[in-house]
Amino acid sequence: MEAHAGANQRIARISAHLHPSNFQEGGDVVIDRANCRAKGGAPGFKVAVLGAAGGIGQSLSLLLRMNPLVSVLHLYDVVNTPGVTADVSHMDTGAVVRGFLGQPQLENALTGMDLVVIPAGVPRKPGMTRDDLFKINAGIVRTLCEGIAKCCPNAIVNLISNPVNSTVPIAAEVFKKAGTYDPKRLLGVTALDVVRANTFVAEVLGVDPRDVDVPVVGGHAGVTILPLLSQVKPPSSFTAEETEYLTNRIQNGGTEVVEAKAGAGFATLSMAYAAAKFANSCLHGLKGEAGVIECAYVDSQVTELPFFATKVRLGRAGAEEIFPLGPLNEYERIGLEKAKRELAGSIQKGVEFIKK
Ligand SMILES: NC(=O)c1ccc[n+]([C@@H]2O[C@H](COP(=O)([O-])OP(=O)(O)OC[C@H]3O[C@@H](n4cnc5c(N)ncnc54)[C@H](O)[C@@H]3O)[C@@H](O)[C@H]2O)c1
Ligand SMILES: O=C(O)C[C@H](O)C(=O)O
Repeated sequence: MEAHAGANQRIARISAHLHPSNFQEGGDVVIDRANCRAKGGAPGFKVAVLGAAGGIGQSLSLLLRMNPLVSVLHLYDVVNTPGVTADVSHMDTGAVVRGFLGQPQLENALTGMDLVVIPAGVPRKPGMTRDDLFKINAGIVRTLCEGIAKCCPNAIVNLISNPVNSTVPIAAEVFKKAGTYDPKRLLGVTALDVVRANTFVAEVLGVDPRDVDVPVVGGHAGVTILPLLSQVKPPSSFTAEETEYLTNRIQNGGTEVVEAKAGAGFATLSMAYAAAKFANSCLHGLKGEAGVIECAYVDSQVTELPFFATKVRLGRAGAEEIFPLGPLNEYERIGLEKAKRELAGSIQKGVEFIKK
């Protein structure tokens, strides 16, 4: 009889926690195994997704919940987190999932996190450039980074929100202002450019994309996306036409998806895949594994610019080593100059947004 009553109480507690009204009351923990008989929660890292209810955020949350290195997954957005959290929480994988809705719950979403992934913000529509998103996304990134500086200053940050070439300098300035800036921990996510480059190069070479590794340096917009085809692994040579075709396609991969979706969207699925892959590498680095290498847009001295994407080695402290560009051919040297000219303005714009 008593056991029965106990079980009923447990069930009532779980049901109460699952009720969407919990999100409106400032209570943060919504779907949590703490109320269940088996506590679950494998050892691992605590990861937050900010913008979790969006096109990228939902698929990314799904993929992160499948990652055995993630023990706690916090899903934060200004809309729709109750539904996304409920949905993702039904997956029979290890991580505890908690949802957070709206600015008053941002601090609870961030407290104690090891890794914060940010796909929050507006995406572009056909005809727009990534820079057209600056006005709205700059403010969103500032607010979220202020929260990170306050609640989890030691977390690794993966910044996806566009224009990445400017939002990363914005984040850096916010952290500098707060006195928490550690350049190794702030990573602009350019992984989608690498994923695209591997795919398109593999198509041309007629090989499996999983066997291809293309370094993509510079930034994440148009000519700032610079694939180094002379450094492709396995070593391959390309005709001038192939080089031109591949470089253009990699630089315009985002536009290709925006146009194909014809106003109904932008790259969300491939981005979620790329972000999950990149986050996984960050977690392997945090674990202390050796030889974890990815391209990322970081605080850098590889060129005269303060931020630049190159290969980095990920470790417990974040981007622990930043690799030089390596030998470039003439085509890449010209591309590099173009990339740097555009990047300089985007970086300046981001810095001024916080300093003004
Ligand atoms: N780095 C890259 O390679 C890359 C690739 C694809 C898209 N993006 C960028 O990622 C961003 C998101 O794209 P999407 O397709 O998921 O857009 P989306 O509109 O589908 O989702 C964005 C989400 O952000 C949320 N959001 C808005 N303001 C917020 C705030 N203040 N706090 C928390 N969440 C907030 C929205 O509610 C929405 O759920 C865009 O800026 C897009 O350009 C970057
Ligand atoms: O192109 C966009 O606006 C989204 C993203 O940056 C991409 O590369 O797909």
